Amino acid sequence: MGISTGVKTSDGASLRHKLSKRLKFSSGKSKKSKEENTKSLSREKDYKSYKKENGGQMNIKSSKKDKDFVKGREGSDGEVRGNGRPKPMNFDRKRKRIYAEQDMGGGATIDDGAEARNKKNLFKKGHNRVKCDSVKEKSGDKSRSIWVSSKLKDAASKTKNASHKLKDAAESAEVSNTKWRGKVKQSDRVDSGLNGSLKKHTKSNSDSNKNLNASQYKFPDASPSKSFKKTVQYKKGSNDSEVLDEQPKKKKRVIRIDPYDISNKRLDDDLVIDESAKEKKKDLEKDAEMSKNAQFRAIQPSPSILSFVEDNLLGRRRSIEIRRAGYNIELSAPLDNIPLSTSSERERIEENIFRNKLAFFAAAKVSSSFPAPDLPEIAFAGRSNVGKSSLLNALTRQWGVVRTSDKPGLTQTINFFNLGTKVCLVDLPGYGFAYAKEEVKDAWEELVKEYVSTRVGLKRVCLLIDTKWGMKPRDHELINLMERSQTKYQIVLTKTDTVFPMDVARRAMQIEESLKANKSIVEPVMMVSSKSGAGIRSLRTVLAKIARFAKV
Ligand SMILES: Nc1nc2c(ncn2[C@@H]2O[C@H](COP(=O)(O)OP(=O)(O)OP(=O)(O)O)[C@@H](O)[C@H]2O)c(=O)[nH]1
Ligand SMILES: [Mg+2]
Repeated sequence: MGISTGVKTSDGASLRHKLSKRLKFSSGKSKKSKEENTKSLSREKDYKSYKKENGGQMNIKSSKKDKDFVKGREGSDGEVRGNGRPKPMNFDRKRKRIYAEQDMGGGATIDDGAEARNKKNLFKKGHNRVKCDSVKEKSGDKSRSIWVSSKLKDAASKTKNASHKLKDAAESAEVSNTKWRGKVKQSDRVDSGLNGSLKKHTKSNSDSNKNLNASQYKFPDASPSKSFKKTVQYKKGSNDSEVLDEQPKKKKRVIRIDPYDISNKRLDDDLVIDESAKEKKKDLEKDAEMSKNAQFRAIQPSPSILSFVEDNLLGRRRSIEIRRAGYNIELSAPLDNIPLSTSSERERIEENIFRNKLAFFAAAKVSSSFPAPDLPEIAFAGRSNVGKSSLLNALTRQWGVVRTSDKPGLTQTINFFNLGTKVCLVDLPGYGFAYAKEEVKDAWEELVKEYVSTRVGLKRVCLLIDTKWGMKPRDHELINLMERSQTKYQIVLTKTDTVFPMDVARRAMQIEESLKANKSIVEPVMMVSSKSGAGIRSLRTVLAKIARFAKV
């Protein structure tokens, strides 16, 4: 054998020999393989001569053996080794497996002389090749595949045990399939790595097997479980998520608190205190209201007021009642016009002065910007949203000349409107509640007070009071001011259509009684509704007299 003779030579010669041997070995064909080829050729010759000797008459068994022999020779060069005699394939495989198992286990080898050693050496090297080839060539061979898979199965079972989370059989089967595929590929890699290590090292088979085992865990490329681990991890992760999904979800207890349910509250709880305090406050307020309402209902209106309310259809009325009285409810402010009238034109207004066009000509935020007092002025004052601007439109029957809004505080300046050439109507900003800053509202109030107390040519102030709510402290303030400044003022109840007729009369009576002692007040209290038009004609008549006789 080339290897053994090479070792026995002297140092220099052995080095050269080793070098040449290595070069030959790395070139892919060793001296040994050449000898093997020669041997196999001689064996083929022997076989042919043997065939001739038997006269080509071979029994089925021998022919099968021969076929196996030929097949084995023609196949991998690791299949047939030894004494040159053709051997049955199965026997040879069995023996090789025994050797392989012994070598893999690192146990004792069979030593049957030089031939046996040669066999063993050949097998050792051949085993690795066989294993490599077996995977490459016999991937379709089930028996060989099982041999490979048993190892892989061990590794797989280890990993499987480590995973601990593969649950059902179907999933594990799926995972093992993945492992299997990964392992077959991995075994190719391991074997190729092993062949490479054989080229580099001249260690024993047991060492190489150790390397094999070690390489499975040391080198990431050669590690059979890298991709497999990944697969397992992936599966594991997916299983985890599945497991989590499968776990019965804890239902969150949603406690809905009823804010009005105080059955579970302690008596000293804030909520109870608040609630009870609120209730007490409400009761007190209710009592006060009751007393006010009772006082109000106790008012007995004068016969003149009652007849005025009934004649002008003041208060909340049903439409059928208005229709029966002969008014056309299709018109705006129908009660303002003459009975059975179909026209809303201002030409039908009984007072000529109010037939004139209403024309805006000045607005003042401060007293210095007041226009010159050329005409007698009639001003409309009152709290915000009481209906001042609406009344101007209703009196002149010119809807939209003066802007109105349901939002308190729309009119923020003193607006001057000429009604023809004889009189000027002045729309004042409201006081009291309004969507404006306190300082702004104070400024409006001061402006109004200044206007009503100092304005030359101001002949009448119509102080508008909401029929529903009556007089408020701010109204009293302005009345006191006008009393001091001797400005003539007349109370006009607005929005009479929002309350019952009797309440309209009561409110009028209440105000008359409360302001009886005042000197600057002009009686009677007027009652109007810009919406229904009730009482507008009466107010026109009163105001037309002022315009007719007033002089600046
Ligand atoms: N039901 C009813 N609503 C009225 C009457 N007069 C006015 N209104 C409504 O009351 C609201 C306020 O009317 P305005 O004329 O703007 O009141 P204002 O006093 O000028 O308000 P400010 O300019 O903010 O001071 C509007 O939505 C009107 O439609 C009425 O006689 N009856
Ligand atoms: Mg207004």
